[in-house]
Amino acid sequence: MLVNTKEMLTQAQQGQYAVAAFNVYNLETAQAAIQVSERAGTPVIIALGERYFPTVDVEGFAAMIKAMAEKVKVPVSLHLDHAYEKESIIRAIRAGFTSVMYDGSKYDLEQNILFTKEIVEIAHMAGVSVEAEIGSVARGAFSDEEEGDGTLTDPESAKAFVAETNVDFLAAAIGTVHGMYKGEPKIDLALLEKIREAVGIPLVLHGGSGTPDAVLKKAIELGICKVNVNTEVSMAAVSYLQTCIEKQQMAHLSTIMAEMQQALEPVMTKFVRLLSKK
Ligand SMILES: O=C(O)C[C@@H](O)[C@H](O)C(=O)COP(=O)(O)O
Ligand SMILES: [Zn+2]
Repeated sequence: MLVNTKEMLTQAQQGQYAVAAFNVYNLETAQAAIQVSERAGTPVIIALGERYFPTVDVEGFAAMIKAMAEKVKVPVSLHLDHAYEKESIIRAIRAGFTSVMYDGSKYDLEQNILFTKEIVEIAHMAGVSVEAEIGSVARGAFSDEEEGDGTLTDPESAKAFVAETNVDFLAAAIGTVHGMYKGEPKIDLALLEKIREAVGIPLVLHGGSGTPDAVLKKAIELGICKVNVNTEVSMAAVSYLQTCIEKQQMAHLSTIMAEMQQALEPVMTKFVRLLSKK
């Protein structure tokens, strides 16, 4: 069943676990995310980034996820990831997304508050929950996400931001990166603890890929309730496709797509198990 992401994350916060938010691009990635979660008995967030709007039938995509969600027992939510434009957010809300991320991280605190507040008012009127970001997540390897400058989240600013915007969950920049780490990950868990104490709402970790398991577990103990995962899943799928090309087999597309889906399921399963276990 399709549920509001806030409900899902409030339960995660109370139960001290996190929900995986998988970025999906097509039928196979969405099916894999929902099927591995159903098998593991864990809730799941299906995320679509605003930057894919030009090439995706957003309304058709939302209807597809809603139909898939109705067939499983685990809660599924549909999330708009990293949106910068109000128009995209309104489009997602109309299409039936159950949460949206407004990414105003490139603005100064005052402007970010102003823009985020407006989005929260619009989304809440429609019963849709909102994620926002302060500080900025840098980009590592194999990601095509926008480059962030890596500024860490200041707990006092986070406190003011949450109080003023009434946002439902907050992406905290604590040193994780979008994509794979180029060197040793330097993740500031002490800072995460301070942010959690300052804000009280569920926190989101962007840049799940490549983040060491032990760090993820500790981050969940310290308030992370949603972990975004993209690059590791993409790498598993692309690596399968590369192997197909190298073998130079003229396989049918239906076989390739089914096998690609199977190839990314172990990565997704690793995350859902890791995040849901205490
Ligand atoms: O790349 C995208 O379009 C979405 C990602 O930014 C997502 O929000 C995320 O944080 C995933 O991080 P990754 O697993 O390190 O790619
Ligand atoms: Zn992200």
